[in-house]
Amino acid sequence: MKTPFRDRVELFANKDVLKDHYEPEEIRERDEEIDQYANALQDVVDGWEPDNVFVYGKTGVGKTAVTRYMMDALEYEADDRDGVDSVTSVEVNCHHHPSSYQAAIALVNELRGDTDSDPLTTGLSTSDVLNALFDEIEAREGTVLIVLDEIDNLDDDDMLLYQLPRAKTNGNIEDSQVAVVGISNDYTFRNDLSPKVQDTLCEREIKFPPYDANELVTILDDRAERALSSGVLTGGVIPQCAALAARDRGSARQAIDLLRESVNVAIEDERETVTEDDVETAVRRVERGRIKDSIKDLTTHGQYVLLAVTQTAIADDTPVRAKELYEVYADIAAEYASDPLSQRSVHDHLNDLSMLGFLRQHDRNYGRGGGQFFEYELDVDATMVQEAIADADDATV
Ligand SMILES: Nc1ncnc2c1ncn2[C@@H]1O[C@H](COP(=O)(O)OP(=O)(O)OP(=O)(O)O)[C@@H](O)[C@H]1O
Repeated sequence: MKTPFRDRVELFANKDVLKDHYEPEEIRERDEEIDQYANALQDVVDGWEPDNVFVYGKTGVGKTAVTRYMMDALEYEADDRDGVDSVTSVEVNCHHHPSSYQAAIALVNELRGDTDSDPLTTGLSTSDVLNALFDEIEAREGTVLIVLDEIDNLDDDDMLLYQLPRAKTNGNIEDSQVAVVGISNDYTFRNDLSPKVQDTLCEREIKFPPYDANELVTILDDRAERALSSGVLTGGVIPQCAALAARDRGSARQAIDLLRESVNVAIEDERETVTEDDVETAVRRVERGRIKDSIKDLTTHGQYVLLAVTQTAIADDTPVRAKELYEVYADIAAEYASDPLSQRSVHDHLNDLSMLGFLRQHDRNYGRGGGQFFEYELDVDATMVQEAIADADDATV
């Protein structure tokens, strides 16, 4: 039988090494941040109650990878030293558990994961869930580090962030100690916390800057060596992936995605080496994937507003004022049999789309009589947006 599958091309030695969830054997180019982290958590291995830590930096700059490495190192070190209490770390991603209540349930269930206890279900009162969490922490009779990744998604209240650091002072736990490690892409989250929570959660702050091209080359060299068969990459591929990612967001994730996608391009072409042309093709694919993912996260009307700017850009009528855009938007909403939102809401959507990197906002000030207003233009490729919205069509629009 003839099937659509290609013969296997042996470019990957271990494809998993280029997947996002892969935990690197070694952390590269983050010595300074690791030192700061070690200083912040030194008290744990010295037998004192640890400080809480707030880690921030843009997406893909190694916050999660370094935190996991630090937690492993801490657990290892505490095991290795005489007279030091055991260390348990537990990680929850607040993107998937966006309220204090949900995050607390997830933490209890993570902690119960390696015991015989049944998982908690929803329907319990907040104080029952919190008490279950204190019980789990107390049962460890040691130091428990609670890692809250993407902590800025905790959108309801500060309950968990207020209660956890005070658990010992308030007598909720006695034989254990607890510290919170909060990780965020968004520094403004810190400033929006109530002063009491800010003081405790941000006792130690560690900033992760974007990577430069040289640092990304080191990270990619390391990954490529483990992921790919030898001789697969031609000379310029890694520097090119590194330079493109450094110029854009300085994200290791973006650089690794580019490398993986470049290899895929060569494999689909049934070639045995990857070239710089493959990187060019990969850039468009990765960008399209990124746009598609972010578009999926927009509300339906957010997508209509983006489509309105896109159509205006294709007609070569951008930068455009919100007022002029409104009619295009209203027509699109009508096409989808949806009542248009108010002008004010469309303004808010334009603002959000600018913050998310879809649009560029220009502040026009024509002085007395001319007025002050914003104009918008597309900051991503129009064709890519159209393709992505067409793909998302079935699911959302
Ligand atoms: N210094 C590094 N050495 C090796 N690999 C790294 C390094 N920094 C990041 N990576 C890899 O890059 C990818 C993204 O890193 P990570 O998830 O830690 O970023 P992040 O800052 O937590 O991003 P986000 O805020 O989006 O979660 C992962 O695959 C990670 O293994």
